[in-house]
Amino acid sequence: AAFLAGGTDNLLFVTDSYKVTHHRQYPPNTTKVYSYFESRGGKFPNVCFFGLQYIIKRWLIGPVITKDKIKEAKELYKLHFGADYFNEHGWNYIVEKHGGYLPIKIKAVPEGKMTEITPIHFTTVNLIFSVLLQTIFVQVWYPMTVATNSRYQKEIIAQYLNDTADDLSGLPFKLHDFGFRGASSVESAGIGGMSHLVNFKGTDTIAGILTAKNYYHCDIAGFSIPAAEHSTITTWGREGEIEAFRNMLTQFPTGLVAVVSDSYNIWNACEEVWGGVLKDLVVSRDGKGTLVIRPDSGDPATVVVKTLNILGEKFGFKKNRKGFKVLPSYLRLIQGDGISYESLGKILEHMKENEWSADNLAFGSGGALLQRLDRDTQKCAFKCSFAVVNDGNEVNVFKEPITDVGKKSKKGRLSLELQGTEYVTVQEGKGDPNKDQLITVYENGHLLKDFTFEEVRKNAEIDLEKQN
Ligand SMILES: O=C1OCCC/C1=C\Nc1ccccc1
Repeated sequence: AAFLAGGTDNLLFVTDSYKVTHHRQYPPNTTKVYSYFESRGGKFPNVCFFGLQYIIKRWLIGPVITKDKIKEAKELYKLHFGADYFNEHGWNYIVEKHGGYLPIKIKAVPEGKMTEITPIHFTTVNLIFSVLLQTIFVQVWYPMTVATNSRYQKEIIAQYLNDTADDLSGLPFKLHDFGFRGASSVESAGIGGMSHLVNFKGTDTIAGILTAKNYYHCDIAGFSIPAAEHSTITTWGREGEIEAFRNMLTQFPTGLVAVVSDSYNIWNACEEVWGGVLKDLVVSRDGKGTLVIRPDSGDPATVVVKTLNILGEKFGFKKNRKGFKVLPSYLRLIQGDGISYESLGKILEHMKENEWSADNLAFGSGGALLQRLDRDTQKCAFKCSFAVVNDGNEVNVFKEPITDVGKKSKKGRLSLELQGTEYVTVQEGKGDPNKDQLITVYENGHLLKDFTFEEVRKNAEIDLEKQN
């Protein structure tokens, strides 16, 4: 029933309608259709390949086709098309000859690996019956694009830590996922939240932790801390903001605690409350925990630096080995408003210009992290490049639209080879099988390579991490 809430557990429905009719459109006696997935370009020059394993485990493992599902599909497609186009015979063959296991082979780039955009990322060999299953393969665009966008933010933050902090130890917690509510569904929050966790360890998107646990063997992929929201402050009344803040410090006397402080006047909150009435309570946290003050409005770069300057005045600061200012360890900031790949560099640069170390600040990101992306962000496409038609005749297949050379597709059987440090796609079956960087992850209903999240994170490490 959980699946049926708007969804299905019948794989034969997880497709674009037109694919249900495609088995009749290939040349006579086409037996195999060989296709590949690629990012043809887009916002980022490289992509972190991630998330295919989720799709495989969610839909393709074991005897996923049954007589009942075929019957159910036949009935619905009869209504949907107003005619009997569904390939009942073909799917019965899968049950009778293959026991419901899918005769599909998938070879892919190892999960977490960064590659240039244009090489292929995975190939699939479908028997003609299963071309309707290709739709879900393309949905790998989402985890891949979230992981890539998150990673490019990690590179920016790592650079500023490298320039202004003593070490990179804070990096895993520098970009916190605030995106659950802004995601399009619990499932997509889970997939996107998990994809962010390939690069970081801070999240409020519980669905992401569960998806990493269920699909990549990770007991706990992300962490969070006690944090206020405006309602837990404003319900005390404007005059009660001080008591609301005091309550946060007493309810959570040790460890990190985050308090959103811009409900009325963040300057007053920092000067007169955190740095005034409650100052001793804040200072007494030293060695026991950290108060994380959260602005949540105004121009981020301006507000962050002005807040740091006020707190520096009130609580003092030290200069680290790189000559940048760091607040006492019991005091930090988190900026969760207006954060994206485009904005976080500006904030860190403004801090650096004002001699504040990146150590002082963490970011939270929601919509930009999990939702403000689409299949065009990295121009992800899935195309056929080879087939076996007319009873065994092997043909290379391609498109080359006169109206858009950018949409030209790759030809023949493909392999991915490392030339130096660069991934290159070798076309038309000319690749050396021993050099193929694609690994067979799935065949005939069985998962042949089961990545752990630890392996994925290792594959996804940025250079600055490898050096340290
Ligand atoms: O503001 C928010 O909106 C969306 C969900 C999370 C959230 C804040 N959480 C948080 C966690 C750790 C430190 C600080 C804040």
